[in-house]
Amino acid sequence: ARFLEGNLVSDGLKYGIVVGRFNEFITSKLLSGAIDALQRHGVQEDEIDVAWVPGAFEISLIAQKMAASGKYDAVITLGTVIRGSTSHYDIVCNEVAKGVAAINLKTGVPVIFGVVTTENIEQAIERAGTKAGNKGWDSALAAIEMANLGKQF
Ligand SMILES: O=c1[nH]c(NC[C@H](O)[C@H](O)[C@H](O)CO)c([N+](=O)[O-])c(=O)[nH]1
Repeated sequence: ARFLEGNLVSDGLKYGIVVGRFNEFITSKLLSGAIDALQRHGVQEDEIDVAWVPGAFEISLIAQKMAASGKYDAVITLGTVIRGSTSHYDIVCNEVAKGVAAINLKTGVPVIFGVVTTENIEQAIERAGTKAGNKGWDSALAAIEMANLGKQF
């Protein structure tokens, strides 16, 4: 059997990052974690574009524009939706997840879902560089792997 796998070496690959400003205390940490992961795997400064949007709901549109531009080998979406402070939590989360998933299939460009969705602020902090790691870092590694894997088909 032939096993196909994307490695974690980024050579000449370009990345777009869309990050929501809502809960910026958390999302800024996700962004720095993602950029750190990319750069420590060989990605150059000029191979990363970052776009800020007001909140998670706006992520899909800009992720779509980035993916459709053909300029990026992968797009990383970052945001934080906290149920405690979101009356329409399920709607926002579901729409963002559905929107991001659809862009993958529509454009063929890997678009990584790095939107933290938690019950409370504590859990969000845990996923932004404390005891549950950094979801931005994890999303960046998924982007490198998917960009490399995609080139094998
Ligand atoms: O990114 C978020 N956006 C949120 N709302 C804003 C939304 O993403 C849009 O920016 C807004 O509805 C304007 O379109 C949130 N809450 O409502 O709490 C949230 O927790 N996280």
